Amino acid sequence: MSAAPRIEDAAAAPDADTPPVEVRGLVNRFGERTIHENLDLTVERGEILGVVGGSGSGKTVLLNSILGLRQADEGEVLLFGQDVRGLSESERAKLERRTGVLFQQGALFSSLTVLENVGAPLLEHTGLTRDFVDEVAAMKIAMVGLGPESHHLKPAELSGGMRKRVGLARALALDPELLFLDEPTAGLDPIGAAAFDELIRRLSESLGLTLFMITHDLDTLYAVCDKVAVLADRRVVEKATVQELEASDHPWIREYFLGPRGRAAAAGASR
Ligand SMILES: Nc1ncnc2c1ncn2[C@@H]1O[C@H](COP(=O)(O)OP(=O)(O)OP(=O)(O)O)[C@@H](O)[C@H]1O
Repeated sequence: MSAAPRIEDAAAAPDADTPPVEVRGLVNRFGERTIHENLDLTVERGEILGVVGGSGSGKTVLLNSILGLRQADEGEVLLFGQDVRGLSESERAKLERRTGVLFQQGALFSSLTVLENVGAPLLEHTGLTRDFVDEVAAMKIAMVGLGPESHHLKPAELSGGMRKRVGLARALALDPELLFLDEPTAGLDPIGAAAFDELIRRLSESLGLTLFMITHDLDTLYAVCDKVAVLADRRVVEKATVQELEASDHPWIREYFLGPRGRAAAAGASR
């Protein structure tokens, strides 16, 4: 598949040396509880990064800090080299156009059709006419493997896998360079999850995307991710390939990758 034409190249002006995401010295606390302590993480351009960690290790809080949905207690988050705090409205809007997010439940508008859901960011961020918005939205829907018969369905009429695909099409609507995925395969059966993994891998390659993906799915880590960042002990304890992590002596990483599910995923990946 060839890359889709960009809506506005000027807003995207890629700076090859600047990592799309840099988190430095991040601290997040809730009352007496410290969730992150001096957490550092860099996502390189074009990288597909999986983010794993035990339940409650702070993956969602990290994502929200990066997206500016939560104000960290200390530290800084740079997106494309820009500190996300203190941006003007127009700078923030520009940054939003360079990023897409697929939330865990898809976060679709229940009263809008598939076509309208995917077109919503285009209507909000561009001056395109309704007809052109529909045309671009239809193209994005085709990119995620759904046909025109889906255009006029409402979210309640879709399967879980279709909802994820529509959420992905919407996240791609503005031709982002950087995509955040929160548990993309959660709730899908193994065949649906494998198909979604394949879709993510194919799209990221053809569109040259950088991906930050929270996941519990070991198969996804093996099938899709270039590197995996492990959240434990309130920080990123390792960022490495799955093969390197298999050799780690960190107790949580050993348990995760060398436990029965980890071994099964590794065996599946090498078949
Ligand atoms: N608004 C909040 N107020 C108080 N505590 C919070 C709040 N949001 C998150 N926490 C706490 O911060 C910790 C990290 O939560 P987070 O949702 O980031 O974990 P997670 O790694 O995404 O977990 P899971 O894999 O179960 O989704 C948890 O202990 C959670 O209870």
